[in-house]
Amino acid sequence: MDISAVNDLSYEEFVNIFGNVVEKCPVVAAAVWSARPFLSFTALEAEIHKFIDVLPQSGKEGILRCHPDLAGRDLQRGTLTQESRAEQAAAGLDALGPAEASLLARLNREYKQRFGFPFVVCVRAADQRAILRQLAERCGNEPALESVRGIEEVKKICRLRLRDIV
Ligand SMILES: NC(=O)N[C@H]1NC(=O)NC1=O
Repeated sequence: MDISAVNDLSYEEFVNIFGNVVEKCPVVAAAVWSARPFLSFTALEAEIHKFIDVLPQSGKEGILRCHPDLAGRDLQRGTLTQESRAEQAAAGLDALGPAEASLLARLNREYKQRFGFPFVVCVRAADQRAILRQLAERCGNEPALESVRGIEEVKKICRLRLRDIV
């Protein structure tokens, strides 16, 4: 779809198509539709960033909390969104050995206990080892820094999901 086709979408169509570019946060697409016409892919992405960046801290943490755990319960139960399922599979997270699976589960738990939101990383650009290393490192960050890191990753995930569509 090119940008002029995007600009022709009704808000219902737009939210249907772009509603999960930020995981389980269709309100982002519903809000940025008002900023049409978008001059380019970059302009569309910039509107999404603008929406996220002006949220209060609780809103940013809310976005992070809409993300499923990596290799967590949703993956096991088959209840991930289509996008997340494909991303986690591409990174091999659906085929972890028992040692990696239990390490990831333990670190995910520690991370959530410390920060109050789940560990979010753009897994399409990473492999199992890089993900585990980043999770272990980021567990030691200060909470204020870590919510900023998480939102940066949300934006990377969003860019790749947008690229799949536009
Ligand atoms: N928790 C987390 O990072 N989830 C995700 N990352 C990603 O690339 N897709 C996701 O669903």
